[in-house]
Amino acid sequence: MALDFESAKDGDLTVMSNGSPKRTFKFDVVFGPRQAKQGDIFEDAAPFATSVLDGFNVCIFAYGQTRTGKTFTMEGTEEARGVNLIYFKKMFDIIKERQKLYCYDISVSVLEAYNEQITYLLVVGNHPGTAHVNNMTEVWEVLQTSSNARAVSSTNSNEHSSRSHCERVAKTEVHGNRLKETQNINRSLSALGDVISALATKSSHIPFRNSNLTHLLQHSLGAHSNALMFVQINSNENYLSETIFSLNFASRVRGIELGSTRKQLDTIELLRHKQMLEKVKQEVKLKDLQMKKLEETIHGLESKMKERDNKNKNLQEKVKEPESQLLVERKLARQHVDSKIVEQHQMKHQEKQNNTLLRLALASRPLGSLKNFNDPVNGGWFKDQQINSAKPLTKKIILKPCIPISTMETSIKCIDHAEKENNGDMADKALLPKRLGRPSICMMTPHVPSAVASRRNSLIRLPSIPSLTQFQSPLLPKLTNQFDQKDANGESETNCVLAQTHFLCPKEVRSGAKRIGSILRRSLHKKIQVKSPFQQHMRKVGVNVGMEKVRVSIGSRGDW
Ligand SMILES: Nc1ncnc2c1ncn2[C@@H]1O[C@H](COP(=O)(O)OP(=O)(O)OP(=O)(O)O)[C@@H](O)[C@H]1O
Repeated sequence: MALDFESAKDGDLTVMSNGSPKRTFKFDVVFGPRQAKQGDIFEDAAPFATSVLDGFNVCIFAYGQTRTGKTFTMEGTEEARGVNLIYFKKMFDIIKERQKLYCYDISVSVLEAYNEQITYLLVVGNHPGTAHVNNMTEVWEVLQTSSNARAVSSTNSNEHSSRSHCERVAKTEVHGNRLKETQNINRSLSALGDVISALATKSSHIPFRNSNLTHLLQHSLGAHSNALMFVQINSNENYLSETIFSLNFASRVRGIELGSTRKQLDTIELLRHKQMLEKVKQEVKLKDLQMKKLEETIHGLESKMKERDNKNKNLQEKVKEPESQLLVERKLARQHVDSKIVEQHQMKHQEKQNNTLLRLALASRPLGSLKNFNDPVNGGWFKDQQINSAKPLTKKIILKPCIPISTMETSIKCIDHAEKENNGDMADKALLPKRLGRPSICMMTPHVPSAVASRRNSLIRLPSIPSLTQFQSPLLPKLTNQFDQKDANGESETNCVLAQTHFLCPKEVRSGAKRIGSILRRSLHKKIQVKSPFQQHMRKVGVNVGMEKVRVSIGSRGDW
């Protein structure tokens, strides 16, 4: 019997007996003796490098009798690197391709299952187990260290054989401890065979704990794991039985389905989700930037609002002071206006009194005595006259027409003819037209009689000098309310300031009175506008403040 490697195609390996095929084993790939290089073998192992970087457990192991090339296949030599080194190189290449998306941390552990004992061949510090590697140089150093630590003992078949290899006890002629060692190796391999068989039949119980080796490989041979097994056989016909045993074991392992196809799809889906996650992260980052800009904008607006509020507060504080000043100025302005009005009234009153006194003096002295009018030493008028200020200057006044007036006095009481006729009390009153009109005012020397009233009946001497308060202007009703007073008998008494030298022609009196009334209305009925400094200031800044108006109505309410 022999193996027909020449006709091995598509993973079919046929056992020939006497020139005819006796049994055919089906595998994924069959590499004949001296036909394949290390790189060719690794091509089938390359996809597993991608799987492990996608997060799956991967188990690659070599199975076969001693001296069949397990160590050579997995580790190789310096000139021809084995699967492990090529596998690591493939992983680092993929990591470089994914460095923008992922960050990997690669660590290496080397264990030896010997005599049913697990020994860590790598020692890092005082802790055995794991070495972190970043490149192929570091991986090579780690594997060299573990290789040197391997428990290697000589056997008759292969003095450098590792004890993880399968041996036929009878052929190797081992004894004592070496026999015990060989039995343990076979136990581990048998337990591995049982686990493989249970996985192949999808048994509910997988006996991973029957040996340390299967216990160690539990996560690599379980569900959702990828496993690659190299079966090493010796083409020598002397080892044909061992070769058939290994081929049967490999056939059982090949029948195990770990669901690699579904996991590949999961890997694609995982990548798609990772890409979506990256896209969402970018969008979130963009949104964060926009939010940050909006927050900055809001912060700027808030700052401006605060600044405006502060300005408004400052303006309000500035306005408070002028407002209080305005109130004070209003009071002062009113007081000023009132004082001015009173002052004007007093001045007019004083002027009126002076004029009245002058007229009285002129009227009561003969013409020849005018020279001593203001001479109190040489018999002036005031010296001889007894002034009765308490007695009002009233009583009846008789004005005859066509008598020129010689004074500026404007207080004239007119008596209507009809009223005189209907009223007996007024019989003695002078007949004058109701409306005097514009009086012809001429400044002339007063016609002063040389004697007192006894010589001319038309002139009525004033009984006495009126009090000062009775000569206030009749144009100021409030201040001159003494005028038009009625006596106790209810008779109207006319406060007349006309001197006895006042004589009016009715026509002239009418026109003159009308003219005087017009002039006095315009001059006395005036409006006084007072502008305070604050108002002037507010007008300059564009604020319209109500004008302080003081209207002084001084007008005639009597008949003219
Ligand atoms: N494909 C190969 N090409 C060239 N040399 C090989 C090949 N396979 C194995 N050898 C050589 O055969 C010898 C034995 O191989 P190796 O040590 O790898 O066998 P093994 O299965 O690991 O042995 P053991 O189980 O006893 O450790 C080595 O010298 C190795 O170089």
